Amino acid sequence: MTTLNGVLLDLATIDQGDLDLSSLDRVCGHWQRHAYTEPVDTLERLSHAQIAVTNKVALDRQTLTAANELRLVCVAATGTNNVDLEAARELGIAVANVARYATPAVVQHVFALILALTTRLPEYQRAVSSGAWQRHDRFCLMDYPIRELAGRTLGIVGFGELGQAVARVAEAFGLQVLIAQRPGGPSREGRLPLEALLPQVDVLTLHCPLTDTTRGLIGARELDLMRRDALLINTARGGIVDEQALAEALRRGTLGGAGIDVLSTEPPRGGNPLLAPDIPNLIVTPHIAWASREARQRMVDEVAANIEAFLAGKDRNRVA
Ligand SMILES: NC(=O)c1ccc[n+]([C@@H]2O[C@H](COP(=O)([O-])OP(=O)(O)OC[C@H]3O[C@@H](n4cnc5c(N)ncnc54)[C@H](O)[C@@H]3O)[C@@H](O)[C@H]2O)c1
Ligand SMILES: O=C(O)[C@H](O)CO
Repeated sequence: MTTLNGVLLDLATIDQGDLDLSSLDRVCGHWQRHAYTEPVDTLERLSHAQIAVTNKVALDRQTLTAANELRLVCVAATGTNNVDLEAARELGIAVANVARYATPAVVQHVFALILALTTRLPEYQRAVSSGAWQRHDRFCLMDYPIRELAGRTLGIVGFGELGQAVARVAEAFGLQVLIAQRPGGPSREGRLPLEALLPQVDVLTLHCPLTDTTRGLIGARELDLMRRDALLINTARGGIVDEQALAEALRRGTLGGAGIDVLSTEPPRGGNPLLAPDIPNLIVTPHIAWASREARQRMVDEVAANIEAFLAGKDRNRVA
């Protein structure tokens, strides 16, 4: 039995009391469990820990530098933008993320958003709940134009685990798939620079990480390049999109709609341009694309496997 101390900084963002946490108990002798950790408490909670598990608690350079005993940070997510990876590398603190745990959940969420927007589900649901259908003089109320996906084009930015899984389902819907070339990355056959891809797509879906390069990747200029009836789907990270520019494009009608699962600040306590009630054809969900029970259980078991590998001196899902 190991004598390492572990700290779970934001367990309530992972477990709703519905998960089996025994894999974590097997790999670390002593866990300090916290439902949430506010920034003011982070350092104190890390002070005696050799292993920290964080979903969204930010671990910046200052915090990592002061956490003298820390040897391993396990990010309980694929996105690692809440941890200063460069600082961790310099300080010799290993960081591991969880890859591929949420693919079915995220893919179904991406298509839930695309399908809801193309079939105008929110508007038709409101028409029924407000009594508009009941008052109608014909059998079918069709006030909102419905479109088909078959024969249209889907653009994907970020062709990793999630981008590729979305592409497979897209093909089953009869969508043609175009892939954005990674700036500065190797040019590959069939991939297009973003600015060449944008005017060609009916739906653009984002699956790249949030990094210094992708922050603000989809701004006013990129939105202007898109078709007036195109849809933007963002289940990646809020900071990849200029939210003010997106709100304006939807209001002006220069973009057809958007399905957004992630915002630049979460929770959006200080408000967000995309939460204004007057924006048409916009669906915002509270960062839940990943959150099926099955995916959360896989995540816990993957975090445990990362810790076990680290203790055995092996690299597993290491990002720093
Ligand atoms: N909303 C959610 O619940 C949820 C769940 C899981 C993951 N995510 C987000 O989705 C992201 C992607 O997850 P994944 O599992 O597919 O990761 P991944 O690492 O398998 O794939 C990311 C891909 O993006 C590419 N990329 C990076 N920068 C790019 C750029 N500028 N242009 C084009 N491509 C670029 C990379 O080369 C890689 O192929 C995560 O980083 C995370 O932020 C969100
Ligand atoms: O990156 C991820 O795994 C999801 O956004 C959940 O945190």
